[in-house]
Amino acid sequence: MDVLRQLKAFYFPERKYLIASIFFLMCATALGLVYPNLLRYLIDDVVRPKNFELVPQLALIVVSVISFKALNQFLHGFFGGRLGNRVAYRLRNALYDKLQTLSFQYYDKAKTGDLMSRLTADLEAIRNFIGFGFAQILNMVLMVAFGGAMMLSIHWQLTLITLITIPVLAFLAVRFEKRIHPAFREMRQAMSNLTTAVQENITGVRTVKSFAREKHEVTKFSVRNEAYQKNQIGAASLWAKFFPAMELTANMSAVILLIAGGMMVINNSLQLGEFVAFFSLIWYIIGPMWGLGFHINNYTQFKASGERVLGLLNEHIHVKSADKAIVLSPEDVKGHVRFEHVTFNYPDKSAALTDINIDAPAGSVIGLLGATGAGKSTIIQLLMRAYNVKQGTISLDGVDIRQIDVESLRRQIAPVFQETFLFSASIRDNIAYGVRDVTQEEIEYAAQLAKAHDFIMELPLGYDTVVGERGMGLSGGQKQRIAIARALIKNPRILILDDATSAVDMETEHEIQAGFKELMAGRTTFIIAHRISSLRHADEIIVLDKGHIVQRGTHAELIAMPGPYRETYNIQYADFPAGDKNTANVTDINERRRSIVQ
Ligand SMILES: Nc1ncnc2c1ncn2[C@@H]1O[C@H](COP(=O)(O)OP(=O)(O)OP(=O)(O)O)[C@@H](O)[C@H]1O
Repeated sequence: MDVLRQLKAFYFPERKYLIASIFFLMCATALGLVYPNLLRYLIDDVVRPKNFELVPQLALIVVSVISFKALNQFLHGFFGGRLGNRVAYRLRNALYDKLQTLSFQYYDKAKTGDLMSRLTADLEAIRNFIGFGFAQILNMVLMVAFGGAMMLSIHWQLTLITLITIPVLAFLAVRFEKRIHPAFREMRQAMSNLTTAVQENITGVRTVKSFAREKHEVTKFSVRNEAYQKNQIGAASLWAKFFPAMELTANMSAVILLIAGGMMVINNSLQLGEFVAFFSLIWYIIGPMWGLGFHINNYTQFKASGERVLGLLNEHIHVKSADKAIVLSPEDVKGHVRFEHVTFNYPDKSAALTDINIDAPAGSVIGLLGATGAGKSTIIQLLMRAYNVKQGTISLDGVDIRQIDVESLRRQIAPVFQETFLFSASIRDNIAYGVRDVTQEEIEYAAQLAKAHDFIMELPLGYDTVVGERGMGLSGGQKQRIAIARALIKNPRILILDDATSAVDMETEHEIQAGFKELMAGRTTFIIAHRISSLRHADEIIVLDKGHIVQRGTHAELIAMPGPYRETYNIQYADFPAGDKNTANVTDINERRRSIVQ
């Protein structure tokens, strides 16, 4: 019931459909109760007194009742369907909205397959129950109440004798519910594990095939498949025991009625017509009891699914805008970024950054260098408020970013990540992703700056080329260049290049950077790179090691002092004679490399 209460916001606005669906079902049920009475009338008032002239009239009434009942059943289905689908629609939208607001911290642990199964299979179970199951349970209660009342009005003693098995039926049903609910919960989880395995396998199919791990994947899948099968078999055997037990108990009522009622008819304390009507009415009570298992099944599936859907809806949002957060107006943002004594650790991990201080005046270029895992990307993640800083402060133009509306903060920043994600859409749409109302000229200009225009034009459909899921069909460097164009078109105050040119050759990287210079004049840029050539023009280069800043300064300053920067430089420029190193530029290096290869 708690699940039902918590989902109220989704079905309550559709209550007119709920009421209509219940009303028509009740009408259909009430009309069903006319049959036993017609039967009683037919036997006691028509057949026995031989009033056969009433038969056509009676037949006409039966046809009308049947037709009217069918119409009511249709309307119940119609409104029930509307209700279920509208509730599912609302829930689907709410879940999708929630997925957009959940923070990076949630996605660090989330499993795509599990989320997909919540949005599909679990929603389906909710749709079924809210649309039909709920009305049917109510109908069941009404059938029992109406049928019982009618039986009591005919012969109360016989009613009590006949319905002696009802408490047993109710007991069996409740016991069954207690055991089947955990089974369903496990089944839903097992299903989500299966979906996760399939989803990961399809996403990582290239890795699987390259490492010839198909057999391992098949085994991994069969283990989960077996777990799911076991859950299904467990639930099926519970059903297998429940149904015969229910049927046996329910039929006992019919047997008791035949004995007790038959004796009453023989003793003339009950009319034959009443006895036949009674026999017909008893199914009004036994029938729903029989269906109790089905309804319980429906309800428990709904409950298990509802818990999973609510679990997602109630998920904590780690990063959200404060009340009365400042909404930045782009024309006023200058882009002065400061990190002051920032120390940060990911949940359940040791510090990824310790006492970080950075002052990036508006328009400056900050280079970040360091071994893998040194904390470079974490600095960027914190600036974008992917995670909340608990120790120290990060400010933009003197305002703590925790006081700035998250969306408006992120609108000022355009990141290009090491791993490029492209949507399965046209190249044009991928480039224009972060902006609204953009012209083809602007798209092409950004692509030219990112050195992507030429290769796009060589594709048969040019900017209309639809890239496969995650950019399949393009090379790593081509994907990166599209991602750079996507960032540039946003015209941001702060540009972040997180190893953004790692997949393009040095010459292209140099050309792209020349384009940046033109566009980024007056904007703050953070460049994370492993190549010194990408950073050497930065206003300040920060060298990180295990989350600590170990060196900082300009290229010239850092090269002049012993330390990790000079070591990296020496390794990367090892091909050059000592005198050339300081003057070598990217083109020189490429030419030198080419001559070595030749
Ligand atoms: N989402 C995360 N959850 C938990 N720990 C993380 C997460 N991201 C990074 N870390 C950890 O934080 C530390 C710093 O990682 P970070 O990604 O900032 O390094 P990096 O310098 O950018 O490395 P690379 O050059 O390989 O990208 C590492 O120890 C890493 O394992």
